[in-house]
Amino acid sequence: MESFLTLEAAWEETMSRTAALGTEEVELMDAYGRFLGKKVTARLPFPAFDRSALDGYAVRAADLKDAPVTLRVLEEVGAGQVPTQVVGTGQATRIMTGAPIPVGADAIVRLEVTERVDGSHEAQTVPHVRILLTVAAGEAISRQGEDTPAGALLLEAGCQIGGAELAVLGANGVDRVTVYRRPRVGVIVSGAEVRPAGQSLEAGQVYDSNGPMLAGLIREQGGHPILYGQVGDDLEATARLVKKAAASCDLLLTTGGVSVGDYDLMRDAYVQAGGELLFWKVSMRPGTPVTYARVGATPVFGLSGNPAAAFINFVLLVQPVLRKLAGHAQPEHRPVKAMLDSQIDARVIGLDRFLRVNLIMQEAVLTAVLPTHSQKAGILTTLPHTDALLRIPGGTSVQHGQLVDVYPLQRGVHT
Ligand SMILES: Nc1nc2c(c(=O)[nH]1)N[C@H]1C(S)=C(S)[C@@H](COP(=O)(O)OP(=O)(O)OC[C@H]3O[C@@H](n4cnc5c(N)ncnc54)[C@H](O)[C@@H]3O)O[C@H]1N2
Ligand code: MOO
Repeated sequence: MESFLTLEAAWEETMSRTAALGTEEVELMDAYGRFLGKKVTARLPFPAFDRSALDGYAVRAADLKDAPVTLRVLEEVGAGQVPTQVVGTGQATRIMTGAPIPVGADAIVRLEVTERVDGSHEAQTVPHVRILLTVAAGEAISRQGEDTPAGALLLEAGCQIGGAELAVLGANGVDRVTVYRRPRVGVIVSGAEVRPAGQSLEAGQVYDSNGPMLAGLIREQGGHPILYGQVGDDLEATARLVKKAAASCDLLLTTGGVSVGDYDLMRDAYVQAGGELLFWKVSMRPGTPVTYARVGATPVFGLSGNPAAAFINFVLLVQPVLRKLAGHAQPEHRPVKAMLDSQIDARVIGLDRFLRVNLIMQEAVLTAVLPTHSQKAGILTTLPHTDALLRIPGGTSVQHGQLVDVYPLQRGVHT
């Protein structure tokens, strides 16, 4: 009877051997997609000064209690300008959105409820405004520090920097950011039948889909892919390339050659490259023959050659390791419960099965829908439409309407 490591044991083995890489400082605009290396606190209060939230007039609210009233206009203050006059009783300052509040004023009246006064004798020389409605004190004033006071925690270490985080950093005038180093992830594709795009195919050959797929998946998880091309079924050449790639990468992935066929030499190649085999075969289908080793200090995953199996190996096993190396605060998978819309029997295989599913909301319930297409490990056109992997524990069957664990795919696009 063959023995298979549980997925949980494989996570324990791989994650306990993984630590975040070191940090480096980059310019704000180069921080996109990276993971913050240390927490960022506010240098300044935000907003930095009391400012108007509307175009209108800065007034003393008490002056308006018998509105309509007419006030004398002292000056006009735009955003970026500084008021020079104190607003006294019976006075107002014309103000624009974002401009600092003049001393003496305690509310802003929106322009739409005011009328310029130019009929009276005095108004021909000194501008006046008629305010039609009352306002409460504090109306339309954004207070200094109301978003964040100086010293407040803005972003935690380990958060991924996207547009929202860049806004927070930008508002604080942060120009350089400490981020985790981007993991260098090597990819070696094996198989004498595998050809790169652009060449013509001979009988029995296939185009390489694993290399491009892994390059994309690595980038989606914040890594920097390094493609070492393709090796045939030659032990010496494979071992040499594995050794060379492992020496200059933080993580190495190979595809193919991990099953029991005559040409499945990847495990031997790791050993010949000086590596140590840590596990082979995990209780997961597709992707059962996945292999984990160390060559020097570099972790190496031997993924299945079958494209969908390699995809599922990557998502379930490589992704958490890559995210941990990249500094992600929450690298592990967090499965969610979904209701199953069909009946599936996995008892016969005894291994945990992972099915590509769509997630939809059905009567306010998250529901896993099984596409009609085949779930075979060599079928790959379903991948772009897959929302999540549904897990059926080995030896069980799941019924229509039952709650099941699904692992949503994390498909952020990064450069
Ligand atoms: N007797 C047994 N045979 C197989 C077993 C088994 O337990 N006993 N396991 C099967 C399972 S499950 C899988 S998965 C595959 C895994 O095989 P390998 O990881 O060794 O992969 P290969 O044999 O090299 O290739 C499998 C398949 O995928 C195609 N391929 C490979 N690389 C690429 C690539 N870069 N781009 C596109 N397609 C690729 C390759 O041509 C094969 O068709 O083993 C089963 N057999
Ligand atoms: O485990 Mo294999 O990946 O089923 O096809």
